Amino acid sequence: MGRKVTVATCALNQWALDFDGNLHRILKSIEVATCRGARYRLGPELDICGYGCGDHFYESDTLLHCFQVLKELLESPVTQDIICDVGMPVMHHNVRYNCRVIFLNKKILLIRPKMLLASHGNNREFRWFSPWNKPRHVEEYSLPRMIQDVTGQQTVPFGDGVLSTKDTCIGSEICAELWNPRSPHIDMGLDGVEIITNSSASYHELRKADQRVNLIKSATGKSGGIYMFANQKGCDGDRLYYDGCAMIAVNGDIVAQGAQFSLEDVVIPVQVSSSKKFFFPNNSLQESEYRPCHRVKVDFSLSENQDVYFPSHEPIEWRFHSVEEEISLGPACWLWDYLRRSGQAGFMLPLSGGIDSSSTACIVYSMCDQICQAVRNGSTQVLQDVRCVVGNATYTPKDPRELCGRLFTTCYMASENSSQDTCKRAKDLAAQIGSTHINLNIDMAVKAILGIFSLVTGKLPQFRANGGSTRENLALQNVQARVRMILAYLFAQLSLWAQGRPGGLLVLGSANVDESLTGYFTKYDCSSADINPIGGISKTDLKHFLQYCADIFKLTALPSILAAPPTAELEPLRDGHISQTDESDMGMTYAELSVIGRLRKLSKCGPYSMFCKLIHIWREVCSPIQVAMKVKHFFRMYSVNRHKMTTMTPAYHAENYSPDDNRFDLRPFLYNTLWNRQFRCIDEQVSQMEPKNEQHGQDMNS
Ligand SMILES: Nc1ncnc2c1ncn2[C@@H]1O[C@H](COP(=O)(O)OP(=O)(O)OC[C@H]2O[C@@H]([n+]3cccc(C(=O)O)c3)[C@H](O)[C@@H]2O)[C@@H](O)[C@H]1O
Ligand SMILES: Nc1ncnc2c1ncn2[C@@H]1O[C@H](COP(=O)(O)OP(=O)(O)OP(=O)(O)O)[C@@H](O)[C@H]1O
Ligand SMILES: NC(=O)CC[C@H](N)C(=O)O
Repeated sequence: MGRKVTVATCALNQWALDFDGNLHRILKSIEVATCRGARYRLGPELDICGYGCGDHFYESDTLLHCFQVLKELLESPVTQDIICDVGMPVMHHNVRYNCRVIFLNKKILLIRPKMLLASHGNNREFRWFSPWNKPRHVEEYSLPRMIQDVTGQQTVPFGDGVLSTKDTCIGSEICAELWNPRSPHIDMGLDGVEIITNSSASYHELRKADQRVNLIKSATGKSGGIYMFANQKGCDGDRLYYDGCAMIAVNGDIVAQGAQFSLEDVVIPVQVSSSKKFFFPNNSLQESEYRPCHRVKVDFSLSENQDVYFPSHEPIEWRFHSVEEEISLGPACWLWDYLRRSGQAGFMLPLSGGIDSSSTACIVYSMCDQICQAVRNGSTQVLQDVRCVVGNATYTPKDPRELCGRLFTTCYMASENSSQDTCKRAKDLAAQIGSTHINLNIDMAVKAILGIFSLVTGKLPQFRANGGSTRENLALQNVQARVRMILAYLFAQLSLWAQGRPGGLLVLGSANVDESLTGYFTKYDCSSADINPIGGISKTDLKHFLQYCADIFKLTALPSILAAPPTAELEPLRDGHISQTDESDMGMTYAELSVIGRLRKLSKCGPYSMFCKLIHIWREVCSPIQVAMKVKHFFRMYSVNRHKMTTMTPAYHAENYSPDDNRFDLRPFLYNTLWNRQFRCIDEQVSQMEPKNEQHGQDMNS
């Protein structure tokens, strides 16, 4: 049995380039770790500057300010007698690396550059950093003078080394290195490294947490030892939400779990007093395979001489959130970070009474609920932030509905095509969540705009229902939709002014991932907002989410919103009822779109291979010719409308099949929409298959 070590990891709400704020959070985490008896504190990836600095990593100022913060950390009394592991970019021989800087008592022990960079999904590390390509190799790094003055060291070890303390051996792994088939922890484990640390900036995606937990369990499940995971948390200035989950695993079991979603800036859940166990001593290796790690000797212990009274931590079962909980918590935490950091006074939402805008409204309500809970649990920082946002230094939120009334304005904007049903649904939901609700009519503005058009051209367009062409019909829809956007921004700017209150509101959008994919929305209508919490979430998941909100928050307005067919209500009503539904307009169901969206992005399908896959997936409900029609229709719509993605509102990244242009889904926006060769291949395939197939049913709800 080995000695019991006490180590701490954390999740920090770092913010790109907020050097002072980041320093404050790092110091706080070290202080708490020390108070709990920890001798090693691990922080998230690039925690000094924040992970999401983007092209600011090119700037020499970023490196300079990182060293300034490092100097303050080294000098601080808080960092004494604990090994501190922080992250920052470091330039070595004129090459920029993403590094861990590990120090103890004013001496830098090791700078460990990242060896396997992240270039998947939203990650673009190769743009700013080079990987350290010299496994087991350590060089001398010359410290800048301001650091030499504090440490008295001229050079320090830089490279793929590990720390050898008096009682154990610690090695670093940096975020993506864990996700790589050649993870460094494998060789380190075989060489007797007992504690592996992982500093991460790992962002939230629905259903991703279990992947992370499995990787961490397996990292120590095979060779034994301790695995510490630190992560950034919160919105650090972009569409991503880093979702904490700081944890420690021992010998394949999780022994400590930190929150995945929380409004706290510093989450230090985890410390562990545990003895480690080894399954594979290095003498089980072939001599020729054995490549010892470069060990940096450290005259320090992570354990006490007398540890018999320290309890060992027992394995715990990881509690995963359901997808509905993830939607309720992740985007809500992101909105809160965005709101308090933007200096605005709240949110404004055009609420149509449909599923999408109601989902956005429920996420804001969930945010208010979390704020009240955090304040109830004694969070002084959340209390301070909420007082600042509402502009009242003595305010204490207790009831989410009451808080919602202060932070959140919703607005139903009726036109002559709106039904009483949607108006009532919006009103009921607003009343139940407590938002400040406005009901207005846009017909006056629509008529005025059309009046200008007809004055100039002498023509007045008509709806299809009144004999107009498709062009007229679309233009008349789009005018209504765009007028709503203009009014949303006007009310966001001035509705607090009209009430004699300070500040402005951020406009929230609610286009979902499926609509974005097909372009079934008007460019520059209410889909053009400041931010959108649901832009990365599919309609199918949103429906489940609303059902969850109905149950959890007892919002009785939601079942009727869920039961109504999604509609734009931009064409004239027939006998007071809707004449237009999204699914018939789009020519496919939301369920079909979810399948197609995954195939396009995740399975990397062009039209032909999508057809080849779908004839199997939908074989029970569609003939090959029907599949061909659906696939062609989708690609036509997608390519005609892809230009709309270039101006999409920044949305919370939630799905790995997000069509978010520029960042996540890099594709052209001017296509040849005929897809000649692609569709010809499909047609040839169909003609070979069709005679062999019987007629199939029309309905396709796979
Ligand atoms: N290749 C290209 N590159 C860059 N821009 C291009 C372009 N082609 C057209 N454009 C521009 O885009 C415009 C066309 O886009 P846009 O104005 O949006 O118009 P458009 O896509 O023609 O119509 C909007 C669509 O969204 C539907 N809609 C509207 C409102 C609400 C809802 C709902 O879901 O409730 C649905 C509506 O039924 C219709 O199918 C053109 O007038 C042109 O300005
Ligand atoms: N009558 C309305 N009042 C207020 N806002 C509206 C109204 N109609 C549409 N909007 C806004 O415009 C957005 C796009 O309108 P659209 O009709 O496409 O709705 P949608 O994307 O199907 O969403 P929803 O499910 O919320 O109706 C809505 O999400 C909503 O924010
Ligand atoms: N920062 C990184 O290296 C990210 C790596 C990994 N794909 C993750 O999301 O956790």
